[in-house]
Amino acid sequence: MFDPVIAPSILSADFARLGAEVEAVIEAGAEWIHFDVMDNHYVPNLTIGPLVLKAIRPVTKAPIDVHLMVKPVDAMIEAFADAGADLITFHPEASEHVDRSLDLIAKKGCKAGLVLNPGTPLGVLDWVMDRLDMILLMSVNPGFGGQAFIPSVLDKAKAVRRLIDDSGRPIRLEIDGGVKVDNIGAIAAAGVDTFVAGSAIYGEADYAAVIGRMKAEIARARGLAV
Ligand SMILES: O=C(CO)[C@H](O)[C@H](O)COP(=O)(O)O
Repeated sequence: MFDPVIAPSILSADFARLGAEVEAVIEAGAEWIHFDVMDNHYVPNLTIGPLVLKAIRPVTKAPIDVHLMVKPVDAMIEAFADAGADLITFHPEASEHVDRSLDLIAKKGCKAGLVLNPGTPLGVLDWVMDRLDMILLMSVNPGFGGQAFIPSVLDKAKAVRRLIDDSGRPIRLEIDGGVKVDNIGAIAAAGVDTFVAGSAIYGEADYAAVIGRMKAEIARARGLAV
């Protein structure tokens, strides 16, 4: 199992001060930045593009985890890789050719992942496990921050953890949507190692305090002293 990563979603940051908001969560103990890209086509919302990634890239050395909620995906893979993404994930149903899109991410020098919505079956992972660096489970329907965690995703996470362990491959398991201090321990116990949280972090005045509480809950779930 990988060391845990907290990846604040900048969807809930103050966009008027985006660079400072990125710096602040990394200084507060987060390991990655999660960058949500929505196109008002694949999902019913419109957010930020490669120009914004390029602008914040110099602000931090932390890995930037780009979650593409766009259709089609391939042109955006190229644009976000060129703008400085470290990891790029996309939804299989948004790509005409999943294997080709994964290959494109790898060729651009980024880590690659697939995103499964709450209703997406695990069969989409068949035949591509060897191409994946990460599997992202959505624990809300994609499109908006601040939604409630869907509890059935805990069983799904356990099933994906078994698939990853059986594959013997170094694949991270990430979760996104409704992650809070009071459910992150159960999520970690289900086998998740990478935790996206937007409103739970950016909605608090003290980022270090909330990230510290999340890390303590993860450590407790992993049976480590806190
Ligand atoms: O991808 C997303 C929505 O599509 C967001 O990353 C996610 O919902 C995080 O926000 P919150 O932690 O507030 O639920």
